[in-house]
Amino acid sequence: MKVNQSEFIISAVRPEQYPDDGLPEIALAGRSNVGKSSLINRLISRKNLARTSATPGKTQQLNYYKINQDLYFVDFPGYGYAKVSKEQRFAWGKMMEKYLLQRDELKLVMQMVDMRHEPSKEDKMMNEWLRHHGLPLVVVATKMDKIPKTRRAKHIKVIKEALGLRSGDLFVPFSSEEGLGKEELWDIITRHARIDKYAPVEDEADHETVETVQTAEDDN
Ligand SMILES: Nc1nc2c(ncn2[C@@H]2O[C@H](COP(=O)(O)OP(=O)(O)OP(=O)(O)O)[C@@H](O)[C@H]2O)c(=O)[nH]1
Repeated sequence: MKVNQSEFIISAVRPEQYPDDGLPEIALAGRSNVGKSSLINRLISRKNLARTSATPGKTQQLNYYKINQDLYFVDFPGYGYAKVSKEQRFAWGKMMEKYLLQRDELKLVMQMVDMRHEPSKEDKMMNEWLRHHGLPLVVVATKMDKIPKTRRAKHIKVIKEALGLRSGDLFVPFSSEEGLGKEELWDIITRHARIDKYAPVEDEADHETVETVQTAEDDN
């Protein structure tokens, strides 16, 4: 898909703050530090629209990014971050659950796992939960560039087996560093969001970023 406009919309801490224009939403879920922000930036050919950091657990709200006038990426708080209190984790769990089960605009969940490691207990639980509820799902294995080419097939097999994925299940190996998997993932996203504008994603030079941002804090 050709992305010519991307805009950070809001860090939503309450459902009333979710956009109400009815555009399709694509959620990103995964452990802290798995590479969600980096994947968004790579998909839209931007260096830093979505905030990346070496400090895990930074994303604590539902971060909405509007892509063209076509869809939203909704970046979830990373799960499995030890320094978050139990109460906080519970509250976020509830908010995520409500969003995932009740949000009509949600068209696809991208569950991200780190290709270097066997999926964690939480990855497995999340995957089971998403499938149990019949949510449209693609598993994205990130940081592929960190695995030597000769060992990638083995890592993919381990992940698929650990999650119990079958041949028809959507699975995309990805590298934000090198752009591997980008076209395949866009294809899946546009199909689920029912966007028909297929075209190669352009370089950053072509891209307009809207600077005006609104945060949850602005609202308070
Ligand atoms: N080599 C390599 N590094 C990556 C890749 N994706 C992410 N990283 C690095 O992994 C770290 C975490 O990436 P983020 O994109 O901030 O991860 P996140 O999932 O948004 O993290 P939280 O905000 O904590 O949930 C950063 O140092 C990234 O540069 C990748 O595909 N390849």
